[in-house]
Amino acid sequence: MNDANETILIAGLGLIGGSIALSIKKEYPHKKIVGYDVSKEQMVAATKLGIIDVAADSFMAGLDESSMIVLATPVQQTVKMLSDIAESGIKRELTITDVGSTKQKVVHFAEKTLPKHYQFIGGHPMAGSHKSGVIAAKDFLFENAFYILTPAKETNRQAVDRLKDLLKGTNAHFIEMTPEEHDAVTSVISHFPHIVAASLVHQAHHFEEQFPLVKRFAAGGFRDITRIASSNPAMWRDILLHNKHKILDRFHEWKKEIDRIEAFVQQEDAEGLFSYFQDAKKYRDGLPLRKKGAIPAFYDLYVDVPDHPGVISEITGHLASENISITNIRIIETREDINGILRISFQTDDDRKRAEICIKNRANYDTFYAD
Ligand SMILES: NC(=O)C1=CN([C@@H]2O[C@H](COP(=O)(O)OP(=O)(O)OC[C@H]3O[C@@H](n4cnc5c(N)ncnc54)[C@H](O)[C@@H]3O)[C@@H](O)[C@H]2O)C=CC1
Ligand SMILES: O=C(O)C(=O)Cc1ccc(O)cc1
Repeated sequence: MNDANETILIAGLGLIGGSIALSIKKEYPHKKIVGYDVSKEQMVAATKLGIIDVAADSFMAGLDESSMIVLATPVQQTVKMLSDIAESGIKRELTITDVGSTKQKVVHFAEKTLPKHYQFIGGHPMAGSHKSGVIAAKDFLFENAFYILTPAKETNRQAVDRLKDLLKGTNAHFIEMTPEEHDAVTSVISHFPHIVAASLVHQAHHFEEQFPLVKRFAAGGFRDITRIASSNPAMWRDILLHNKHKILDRFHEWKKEIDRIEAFVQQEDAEGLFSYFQDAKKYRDGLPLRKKGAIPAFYDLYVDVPDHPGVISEITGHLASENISITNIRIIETREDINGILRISFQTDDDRKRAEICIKNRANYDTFYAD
């Protein structure tokens, strides 16, 4: 259905723009990918890594030669680019999509400003990480993740199908929603948790003035729950500005939630506290695994290992002997006399499964997943 030789412009060559480019190239090697980014550094890196075929001199120059446009910048910039596209005067049909984490403002702006011969489909791949920049791009980033599409009111079906076809190499599960539904759901499972993570980091930072050891002890659970606070601040600033009303609702509900557990602590209500944690555990344990489409950020394997210095090289040696690549390895808990926990991250679930078997067979250490 897609024209094999068409030209696609990707504007914003970061983690997501780069990953989209790679997944298109994987499926359609003959399509030409033109890239544009305000950062020369990102454009040079994207060209050197072969993520784009050619770097455009300007957004307009890239637009001039493309029929399909992917906007992959922070969402405030996405709106500005839509405005540039609306004023471009290009007469032929253009299909435009974005990858932003918010949808209402973007889609409504597109509906209001774009001429009728341009087709706009809002998009949001529900996968990523706290890393930014094209260097972190991966062709499998969106594998098995949900990819939400929010077509504009007058977008035709052919354009939606054309886009899904173009993005086939993502191996994501496409799901259509209204922009309103999208922004409500993401406010609770993504935007608000980000605020909580950042606020916990601030709390620890303030505490450090009084207890300098805080930093050294901030490991394990604290690092896990605050990982996303290491994301790109410009991206998150824009998300909060775009989804203000839904996020304000979440603040309101969350303050009530915090008051509820604070009261259990205040009243030393053992039963209340137990049920609070038990109910949360039950709901959390019942969440679908990433395979079925929850946000797949990492494929981590935890290994119970004896706490001695040679253990990392022992494990990496076993994995290397079976050609299993790892992206990260770290001891996340070590105390004398007890086992440490080694966290090994992999690029794919398949690598993680192979590693699990390899470690069991060759080293006989216990392994587990924490997702
Ligand atoms: N990071 C994540 O996990 C996810 C991010 N998103 C969304 O994807 C979009 C991009 O995010 P990332 O790739 O993570 O960020 P990133 O920081 O890795 O890349 C964004 C790129 O946009 C460029 N840029 C900024 N303004 C520009 C402009 N006016 N013209 C051209 N380029 C411009 C930046 O120089 C940067 O290279 C955001 O809208 C974000 O909300 C969606 C899903 C997941
Ligand atoms: O790193 C993570 O776990 C994420 O949640 C990444 C992410 C960030 C923004 C999105 O809109 C979607 C996914």
